[in-house]
Order: sequence, then C-alpha cells, then structure tokens
Amino acid sequence: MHSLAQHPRRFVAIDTEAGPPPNRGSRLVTNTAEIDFANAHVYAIPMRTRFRGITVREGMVFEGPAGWGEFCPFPEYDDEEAAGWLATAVEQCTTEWPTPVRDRIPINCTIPAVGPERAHQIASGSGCRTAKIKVADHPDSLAEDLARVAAVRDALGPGGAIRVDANAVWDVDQAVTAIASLDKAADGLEYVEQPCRIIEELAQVRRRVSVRIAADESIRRAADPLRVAVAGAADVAVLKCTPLGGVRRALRVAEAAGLPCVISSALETSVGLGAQLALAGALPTLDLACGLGTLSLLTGDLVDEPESLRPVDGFLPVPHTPRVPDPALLAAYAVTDPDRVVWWRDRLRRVRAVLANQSIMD
Ligand SMILES: O=C(O)CCC(=O)c1ccccc1C(=O)O
Ligand SMILES: [Mg+2]
Repeated sequence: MHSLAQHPRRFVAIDTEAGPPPNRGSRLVTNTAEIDFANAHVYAIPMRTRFRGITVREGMVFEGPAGWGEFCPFPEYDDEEAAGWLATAVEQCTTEWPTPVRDRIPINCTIPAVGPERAHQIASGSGCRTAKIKVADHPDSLAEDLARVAAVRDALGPGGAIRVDANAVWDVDQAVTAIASLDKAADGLEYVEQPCRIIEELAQVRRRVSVRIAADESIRRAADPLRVAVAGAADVAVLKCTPLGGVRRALRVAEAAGLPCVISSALETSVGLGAQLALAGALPTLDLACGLGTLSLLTGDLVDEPESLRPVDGFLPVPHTPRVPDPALLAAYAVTDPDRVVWWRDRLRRVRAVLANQSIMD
C-alpha cells in the first residue's frame, strides 16, 4: 500500500477548498509553465471489444512538477468540452490530491455489449461483486440485453449487484418497458444508469419504475455540472473526475449533487485512473462500487504490471501520487502516424488556450 511517507512531495498543495480562489487563473497559468507539454507523448491502445463506439483509445501523457497527467478527451469532443479533461491532467501534474479517507475502492466489472457466454466469463473472472452491463447498444437489442443480464446474474450469484447503463438512448416509454424486463432478468437491478437523455425524462422514468435511476451524461456533459439539479431525477450520481476538471472540482460537484456517488472511468490508462481513484478515495461517503476497472477493456496500459491499476479481488488501491508511465510501454503504444501526432499536438495547444481563458474568467 502507498503512504505519503513513501512518496515524499516535491510541491506543497495549493488549497482551492478554502472558498473561491481569487486568482485561480494565474495559479493554472503559473503552474502549467512547469509542465513539459513539448515532450507530451501521444499514445494509441487498441480496445479488446468495441466500447462506446471506440476501437482504439488515444490520448496524451505529459510530466509536471508533481507527476504525470493524462489528456484523453474523446476525438469528437470540442475544445471547450476537452478543457475539463485538460484541467484534470494539469491538477495531477501540478498539485497534490486531497487527503483520502479510505485506501481502497470497491470496483464493478464493466461488461460491454457482448454475448451471454462472454459476459458470464467476464463477470466470474473479474473478482468483482458488482457488475455494470451495457444495454441498448443498438435498436432491437432487448432480447440480447436480457440474455446478457441473466448470464451475469448466474455468474455473480444472488449476492452480487447488477447495474445497467443505457447511455441515454431510450425515450420514457421504452425505458419503463425495458427496465421492467431487465429488472426481472437480473433478479433485481441495483440501478439503471442514464436511461434517457434529458433530466426531465429521467425524472419521469424515476416516477414510473421501482428501480433506482443514476445520472451520468446529465452531469458529465452539463454546461455547469455544479448547477445540475439531479434531485428528483436520480437516486445516484455517476461522476467522472476526468471530464469534470479535477479531483477538487469533482468533489464540489459531488457535494452539489447531494446524492450517493459512483466514480466511473473515462477509459484512461493507469496515469489518468489515478485522479479518478483519488476522487473516490476523498469522497466523504462511498457506499457503491466504482466503475474504474476499465483497463480490462484495453489491450494494454502505459504503466508496468505491479503498478498498473487493475482490480485485485474486486478492489483498487487509492494512489497518493500519479502512476508513472513506463518508457518501453510509451514506445510500444506511441502513435507513429505523423498527421495524427500533429492533430493531438494542435488539439492540446488549442485546449490550453481555452483553459487559460476560462481560468482567468471564473
Ligand atoms: O462505469 C464503468 O463501469 C465503466 C466506464 C463507462 O461505462 C464509460 C466509459 C467511458 C465513457 C462512458 C462510460 C459510461 O459510463 O457511459
Ligand atoms: Mg454511463
């Protein structure tokens, strides 16, 4: 297990908890000057199974005075949305994470839209007591979804917890019908994540089903996640540190949401997963398993085996400092297409400018 004593700090934490910082902008600008953006590595790691429409995970990692950070917004995200992702990387490179209140995090296994045999295998081989299953991956998927969910119940036994994620594709009536069938096939669902797109729809579904509702995209992609009124629309808040702009900001979103939280991955390597685990470790209360066991969806990692953040017996440790990428793995997964490298470097340059402006303005 890691302790602060084993990882002496080179930099003193900057306290952003003590009310609105008068000069958050200059804090970021000052600190980013020490990040080695010029030597940022661009990586591409193939996925094991298509997930969220992605077959290759791409991103950048770079080093700052406090450690390594990861910048991996999905390719279709615009610069403004990507700014949150960069803020998380900058926080990781330049400041200490808040002091954790727990040292390990219960993890759900994540089951993509695969057949029932494969789903059974993933769940029983994971060591996790909670499974999150992707459903509604394509139109007319319900029969496949029911078979997948039933297979996972069989793998976990009656004591396991099963949650499903519809990624916002149902309308209210579809959601009500699908949730009833899935709840039956699962012999009880823990919750349904983002059944519909908008928050009013979540509220309507929530009134019509007995299964709990979790909000994910409604929070993550909201213009101002601190203002999303999830009360009445959801029972659980799914928070992703990486898009929300860092551990401290995500802690404020958790507080504003006022709901039990689940911290869930954005498919980072172990470099970026560190911030997510730091958030899970610092939440005042954590009663639900977190979706941070997603390295199993990738064919590799940038961090070498003993330090790679893969769950053991259903738990991940809370790191105190970011994981350090292994030079051989950085080389192995380096993007070689020069146009793609330029695309990422340009993106980083533009998003740095967006972030600098945002910071000065708020
Ligand atoms: O929560 C998990 O178990 C894994 C993470 C996950 O599902 C996910 C990963 C990347 C982008 C979106 C999502 C999602 O929750 O919809
Ligand atoms: Mg989700």
